[in-house]
Amino acid sequence: MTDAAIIVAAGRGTRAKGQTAKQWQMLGGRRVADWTIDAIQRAGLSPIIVVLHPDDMAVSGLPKEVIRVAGGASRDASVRAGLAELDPAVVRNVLIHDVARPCVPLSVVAAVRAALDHSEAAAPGLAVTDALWRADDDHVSGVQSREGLLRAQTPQGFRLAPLIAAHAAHPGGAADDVEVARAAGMSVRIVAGHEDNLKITLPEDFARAEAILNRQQDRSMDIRLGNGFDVHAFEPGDGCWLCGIKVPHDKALKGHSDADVGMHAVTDAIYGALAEGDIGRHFPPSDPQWKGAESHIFLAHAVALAKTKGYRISNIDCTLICEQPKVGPHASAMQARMADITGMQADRISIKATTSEKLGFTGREEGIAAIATATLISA
Ligand SMILES: Nc1ccn([C@@H]2O[C@H](COP(=O)(O)OP(=O)(O)OP(=O)(O)O)[C@@H](O)[C@H]2O)c(=O)n1
Ligand SMILES: C[C@](O)(CO)[C@H](O)COP(=O)(O)O
Repeated sequence: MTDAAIIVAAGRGTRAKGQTAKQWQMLGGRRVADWTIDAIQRAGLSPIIVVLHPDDMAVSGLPKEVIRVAGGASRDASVRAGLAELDPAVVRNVLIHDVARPCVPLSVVAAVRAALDHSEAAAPGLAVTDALWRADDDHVSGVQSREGLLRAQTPQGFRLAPLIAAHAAHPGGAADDVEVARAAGMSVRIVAGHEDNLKITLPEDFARAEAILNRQQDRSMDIRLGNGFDVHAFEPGDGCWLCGIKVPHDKALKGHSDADVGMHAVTDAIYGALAEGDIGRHFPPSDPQWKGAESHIFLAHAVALAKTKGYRISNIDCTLICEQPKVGPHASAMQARMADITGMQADRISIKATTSEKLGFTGREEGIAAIATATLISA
């Protein structure tokens, strides 16, 4: 059983103004939605449903793992559309989060999940620290006790099956899912919210959110570099696998796997950045199951390991060293294939080649060498 997430992103952000809905506006170099999805992915929730406005269903740049669902005219209708994608036989808990809360600390998500071990529902709240007034136009018409009042945040977490039933029974118009759950008699445990977890609502909230993200990143950013180097000898054949593309040649590369020397160097660069050894440690050549293996298996493993350890790969640079075959005509296809395997943007992957001026084993065309660098950033 898993803990799933629904990110509601089908609103139009009218109060935030702007040319596009607030979730597609830029914040510190990325869209609001990218920060939010990233935070929820880092929290380890899966699957992640992103509920989009019908006009936004084809929006580019969302991680390929997220499931896109068309939302409704109100927040609760959008949540119901997301819930319809989840199977209570597979998913135990669901955390529902506003796309407009991109700075949610991992500790808040973790507190909600931990509370769900013992409660059927849990949500973050923050004390009201200012005095409260009632207003009559621009004059104070009374005061409101703040005793027992909390400011509600998301993600709000629930046991999936009773929440689906609660939404089915609700007449609509709820401000949040806690309201829906309580109307169905569910008991909701309160956990500590966080001041960083603001909901971008008004134009001035973007600057506040950006300052929070900058502070969070300054505190947590960890940049790691790794390098990888590999060599494979030629043998008779009809082409070489290089960075995921079979390049026609009058020779092949010899190896236990498909001998993709470029992909091996890149994979080792990622393992190196993580201080996780090399391909041989994870896929021993002595193990017959890896004989003839396609090297994308190794690269995908290194990428997944980076993610599990809390890193995203910022860029990769790989140089193939050979006289023949010529790499230039195939470099774009290699870049696209490597992007496909790693889930990275193609413009963050560089594949290039050099000769060794006919010197050494590459110069004598006895084999191909590859050197690669990868930069990993704490996610
Ligand atoms: N039909 C709707 C309305 C809202 N939301 C989502 O619910 C969250 C909280 O809503 P709010 O902050 O009010 O967002 P908007 O409705 O987009 O903003 P506004 O009310 O200013 O138009 C947001 O993540 C929003 O995208 C949604 O998925 N579907
Ligand atoms: C769910 C919510 O974020 C809790 O604070 C909030 O109710 C949704 O936003 P809105 O501004 O009330 O539409």
